[in-house]
Amino acid sequence: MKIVVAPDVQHVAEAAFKVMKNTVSEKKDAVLGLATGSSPEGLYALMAKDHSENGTSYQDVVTYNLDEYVGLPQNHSQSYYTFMHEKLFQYIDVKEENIHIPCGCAQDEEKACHDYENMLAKVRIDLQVLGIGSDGHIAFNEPGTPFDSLVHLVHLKQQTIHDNARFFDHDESKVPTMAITTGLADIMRCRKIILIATGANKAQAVHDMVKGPVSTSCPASILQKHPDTVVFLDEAAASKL
Ligand SMILES: N[C@@H]1[C@@H](O)[C@H](O)[C@@H](COP(=O)(O)O)O[C@@H]1O
Repeated sequence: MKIVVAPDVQHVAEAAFKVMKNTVSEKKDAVLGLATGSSPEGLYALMAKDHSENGTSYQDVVTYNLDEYVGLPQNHSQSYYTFMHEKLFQYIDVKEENIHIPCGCAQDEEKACHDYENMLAKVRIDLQVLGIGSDGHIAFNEPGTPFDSLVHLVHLKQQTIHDNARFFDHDESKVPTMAITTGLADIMRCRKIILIATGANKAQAVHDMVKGPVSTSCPASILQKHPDTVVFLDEAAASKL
């Protein structure tokens, strides 16, 4: 696990963007794993700017998102489908048919998990973008999730509901209680991983991920065993290392 500490959020985004740009420049049909949340927003803004100014193309790129809330309609303002289109997809030339996001509104949720896993099993993600929850979760793999987990349904922990309430008028009762998420084994299969974390509220989780034992109590700690993970931090997120 390589650690890169940058002075602020913008420099973190720029450092992560360099890896993204290298990936899609070297491999036009790169398979990207994408994350939601505030952490990758700066990266996505730079991808959009670079596409508009330099014409970097995503025409043959295929994307797979990590997770989605269960029960929110696709067009809900806080669905991860909406997030990805608003923050990134509308600004680049990725083809709609090459975008994959777990379906949070399926009648049969177990089948939706199985179908997404089957799709993932057919590809190998070249570059996976990750954030980290303040409880050490990656995607929606909450503490206690087995390291061999595949795509599955999850009951969100109270801390995650509390953290994510800021996107739902600060009202915890509006935050969905369940999500569909790719598993830790799916994430570990990706060729390269970049994890972005900024802000003091991530410092403990970052410490546990980097310095703690590899333990399901901090799901992100499994990344210590991944052969090519780079963690991009601002000084606040790195303050406990
Ligand atoms: N499911 C997402 C994660 O993929 C994300 O990494 C994390 C951190 O979010 P943020 O970047 O907004 O702090 O929380 C959410 O719950």
